[in-house]
Amino acid sequence: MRTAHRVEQVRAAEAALMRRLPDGELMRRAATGLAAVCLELLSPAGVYGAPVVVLAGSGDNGGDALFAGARLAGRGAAVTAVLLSPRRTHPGGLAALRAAGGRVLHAGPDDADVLERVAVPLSRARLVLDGIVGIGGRGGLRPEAARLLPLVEASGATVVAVDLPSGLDADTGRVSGPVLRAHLTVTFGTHKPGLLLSPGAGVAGTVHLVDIGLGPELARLAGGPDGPGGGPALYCLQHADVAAVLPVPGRDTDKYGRGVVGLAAGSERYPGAAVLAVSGAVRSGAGAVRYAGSVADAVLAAHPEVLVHRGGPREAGRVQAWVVGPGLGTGSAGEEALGEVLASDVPVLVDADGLGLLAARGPEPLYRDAPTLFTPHAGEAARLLGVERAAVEAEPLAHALRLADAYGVTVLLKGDRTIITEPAAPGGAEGLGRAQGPGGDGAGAEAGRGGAGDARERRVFVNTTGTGWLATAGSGDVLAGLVGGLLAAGLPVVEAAAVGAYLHGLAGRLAASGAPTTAPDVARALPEAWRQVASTATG
Ligand SMILES: NC(=O)C1=CN([C@@H]2O[C@H](COP(=O)(O)OP(=O)(O)OC[C@H]3O[C@@H](n4cnc5c(N)ncnc54)[C@H](O)[C@@H]3O)[C@@H](O)[C@H]2O)[C@@H](O)CC1
Ligand SMILES: Nc1ncnc2c1ncn2[C@@H]1O[C@H](COP(=O)(O)OP(=O)(O)O)[C@@H](O)[C@H]1O
Ligand SMILES: [K+]
Repeated sequence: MRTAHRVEQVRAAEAALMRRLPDGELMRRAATGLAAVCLELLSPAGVYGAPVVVLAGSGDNGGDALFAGARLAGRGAAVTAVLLSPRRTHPGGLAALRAAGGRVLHAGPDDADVLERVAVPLSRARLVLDGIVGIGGRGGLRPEAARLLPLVEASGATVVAVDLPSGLDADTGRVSGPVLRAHLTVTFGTHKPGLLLSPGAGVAGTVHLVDIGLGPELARLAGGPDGPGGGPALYCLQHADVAAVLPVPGRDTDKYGRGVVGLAAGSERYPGAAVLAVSGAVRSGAGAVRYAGSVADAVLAAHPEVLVHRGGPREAGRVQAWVVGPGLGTGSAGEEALGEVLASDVPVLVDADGLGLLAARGPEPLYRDAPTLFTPHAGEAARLLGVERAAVEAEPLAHALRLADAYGVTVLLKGDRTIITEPAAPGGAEGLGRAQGPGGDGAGAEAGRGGAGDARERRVFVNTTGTGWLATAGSGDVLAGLVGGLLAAGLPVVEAAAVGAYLHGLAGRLAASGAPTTAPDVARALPEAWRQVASTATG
């Protein structure tokens, strides 16, 4: 499991660790890891004489970059440091760089002809280290740093962000002004949420984590009564985590024991959505799929194994979870089907037109005893919250949390980095918190009145397996069926959502393999995605 922590958690862990270590030890570890990555990047074309530019701001982020630059200079690279606040540069880092033979240019707000001076080293650079600002940054980059961005971009150099791309908000991934786009980010101690979430992930490039010994401190803080506390701000599943929870039938399992998932989907106008949702459900690990609705013939033609009912969900027979919404239509038939499904006592996944129908009613908690999961894309989330789509895209995590609180549901917010979040725990930070588990939807609605946006006591997952090729019509329907089937198979709601997003993203990659793909192909690739994941558990 990869995890990410908020800045206040990182600071508290660093402070605790620093009390036990010699002065400067943490920065030494960070700079050593950073320099090792840079040397690897430079090695193929040779380190000796390689032109490198270090952009150094006024804080410890600049210190990391300067110490790493000193190591590169010590290996023969031609390093130029560009100081954005010459009077406030990290003294130890600057001294080390000078001692190793690095060149220094001043580029502060009061320095004249800065652009002319830095233009030549930047145009020659093979590697640029961005040590302008790290977790101490606020807002987009300041003008004295922002004016260098066009030169860096024009240089064609590989840009390595130190800890995080300068100008990116570490906690949210928000980009609120100029930001230096990186090919690679070398981050220290733990991932920062902004590196994994959109839109930040899009400017961070590949993220490389350097272990500086923070792990045990972060774990101690998570369990302790003082400081920012709480577990990781974000969890990011890996193959082994998914393999550990995939439902596997035992010797005595029958099809009903594996779970039956019901789908209330499709309409004369959108029969394909029902077929696609079913195509995900039949490959989800559930033992059987029931379909209730008006396009049973289309479903049967594509999937003869499905149990169909040509009426409403209430009369369709027993299921362990319902999916409602894909292609359902927003007329009275859709409204009725949604009402029947929500009145059931099993977990319910609401997607597409089901969400449209709920958005029309406005935000209000869904008081259900069983868990409810919403699977909106940004546009649907915006309608459910009554905000602009752009606002959701700029800060998806905050909006996923708001949505979970406003409706008292678990949320899977689709996008290039899909977010899954539980509703707030009852009583906010002091409440039962994560131990509450995924079943507390109704209680979450209570907490939502107080603590919107407080992610401390609930698990939030981000999925990184996707690919832009998944942005193809109907791929969301496949996901809905898949996650519904995982719910029916007995996975807790937040796990079903996170595991479903993981397999769906991987299937998207396998189906696309670098070329356009279709929703049916994504569904067909699900078994291979499952096999690849499962093989990590069996060796
Ligand atoms: N605290 C620690 O123990 C460690 C910190 N490390 C490094 O230290 C960094 C944090 O250092 P600091 O707390 O000094 O903070 P930063 O170096 O991230 O930034 C603070 C400085 O940047 C300036 N600044 C803030 N916003 C800006 C903006 N929008 N545009 C331009 N300049 C801006 C501020 O005036 C301030 O002087 C981490 O990101 C990491 O790189 C690592 O060395 C590991 C150990
Ligand atoms: N740029 C992207 N990178 C990765 N995944 C994406 C991207 N864009 C969309 N997706 C994924 O594709 C799916 C699209 O779902 P959705 O928007 O509901 O489409 P539809 O309504 O056509 O089924 C979601 O799983 C989403 O996370
Ligand atoms: K940086």
